[in-house]
Amino acid sequence: MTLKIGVIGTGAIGREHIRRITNNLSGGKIVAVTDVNSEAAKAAVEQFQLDAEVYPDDKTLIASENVDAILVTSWGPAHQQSVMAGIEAGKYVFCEKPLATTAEGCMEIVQAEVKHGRRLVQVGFMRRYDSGYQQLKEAIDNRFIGEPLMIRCAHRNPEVNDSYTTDMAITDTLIHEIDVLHWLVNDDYKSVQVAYPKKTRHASSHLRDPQVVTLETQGGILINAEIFVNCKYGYDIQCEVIGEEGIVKLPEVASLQYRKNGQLGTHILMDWKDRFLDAYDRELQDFMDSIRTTGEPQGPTAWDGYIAAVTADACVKAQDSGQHEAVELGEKPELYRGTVNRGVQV
Ligand SMILES: NC(=O)C1=CN([C@@H]2O[C@H](COP(=O)(O)OP(=O)(O)OC[C@H]3O[C@@H](n4cnc5c(N)ncnc54)[C@H](O)[C@@H]3O)[C@@H](O)[C@H]2O)C=CC1
Ligand SMILES: O=C1[C@@H](O)[C@H](O)[C@@H](O)[C@H](O)[C@H]1O
Repeated sequence: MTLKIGVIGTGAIGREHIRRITNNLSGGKIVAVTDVNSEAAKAAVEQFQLDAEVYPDDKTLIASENVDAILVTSWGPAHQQSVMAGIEAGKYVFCEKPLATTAEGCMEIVQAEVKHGRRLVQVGFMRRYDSGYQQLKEAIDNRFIGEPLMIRCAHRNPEVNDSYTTDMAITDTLIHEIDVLHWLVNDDYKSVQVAYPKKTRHASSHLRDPQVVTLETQGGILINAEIFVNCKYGYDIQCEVIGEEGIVKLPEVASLQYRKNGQLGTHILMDWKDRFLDAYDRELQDFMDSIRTTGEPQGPTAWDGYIAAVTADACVKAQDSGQHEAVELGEKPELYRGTVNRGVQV
C-alpha cells in the first residue's frame, strides 16, 4: 500500500521532506501540497516533478479523499489548526515541532486523539532516530555507565536571522534537547532554570545569546544545556552523559580528515539539514512503515509534544524570573501508556 500524503507548508523543511519521500524513501507518495504562499506550493511541485494537486488551504487538502496522511511543515503557530483538522478527519498526521505553540494547544490535540481512540499523530522529534543518540540510549539502558547522574550538552547554530527572539532559543532550538534527553534517561523533568552568560557581540540587540539551561529530572539527574545560536564556527550538537561507572558521549559526525598547509583538521557542518540527514529519513520511513504494518505511527507521540511544550513553557518563565520553575505535567492518558515508542517502554 502506498500512503498518499498531503504537505501543508512547502518551505525549507517541507521541501526537504518532499525530496526524501519522493527520491529516497519507500511506501509514500506526495499527492497534494498547500502553502499560504501558493507560488511556493507550485514551485515545490515543479522542483520535484510531483504528480500532486495544489490546494488553496489546509482544510481543503485534509478533506480530500485522495489524502491518507498529512505532513504539517508550516510555521509553528499554524500547526495546531492543521493537526486538529487532520485528527477530526481521521487522517494520519506527521507534524514538525512544535506540535502546538502552547501546552494547552498540545493538550487539546492529545484529547482529540484520545477521543479518536487510536494514535494518528507523530511529532518530528527526529533525534530519537539518530544512530548516535540511539547508541547513547542503548548504553544507558544496558547500564554500561551505571546510573546516569549528569548530562552536559550544547546546541550551537552558526547564526540566526533578526527575527529570532530570546524565547525561540527554547521553543525553537532547545526543544530538541527537551525531547531527546528525557527519552534518553527515561525520566521526567522536575524543574528548570535559565542563566545568561556574557552576550556575544554577534547576536542582534534584542537577543540574549548564549543561554544556559539547567534541567533537573524527577530522579535527580542534573542537565546542563547550552544554547548558542550565533556561535559562527558551525552547526554543532554535543551531548555527554556522566554515570556512576563511566561517561558516554554522542559520536562526532564522520568527516574527512585533512592534512594541508601545515594543518591537521576536519570540517564541521554548517547546516541543520545535513546534521540529521539520516535521522530525518528514518523518522519518515518509520512513520510510513508503522502505519502500514500496525495501523498506527510508532514514533514520538502527541503526549511527547505536550511534555516538550510544558517544559518549554517552564523554561520561558525561568528566562524571565531567573528562578527554578517547576515542570508540572497532567496525567498521561491510557492511550500513551505501555506503548513501545521506538524500542522504549513509555
Ligand atoms: N525537526 C527539525 O530539525 C526542524 C524543524 N523545523 C520546523 O518546521 C517548521 C517549518 O520550518 P521551516 O521549513 O524552517 O520554515 P519556512 O519558513 O522555511 O517554511 C514554512 C512554510 O510554511 C508556510 N505556511 C505558514 N503558515 C501556513 C499555513 N497556515 N498553511 C500553509 N502554509 C503555511 C510558509 O509560507 C512557508 O512556506 C517549523 O515549525 C520549524 O520549527 C524547521 C527546521 C528544522
Ligand atoms: O529545528 C531546528 C530549527 O528550527 C532551529 O531554529 C535550529 O536552532 C535547530 O538547530 C534546528 O534543528
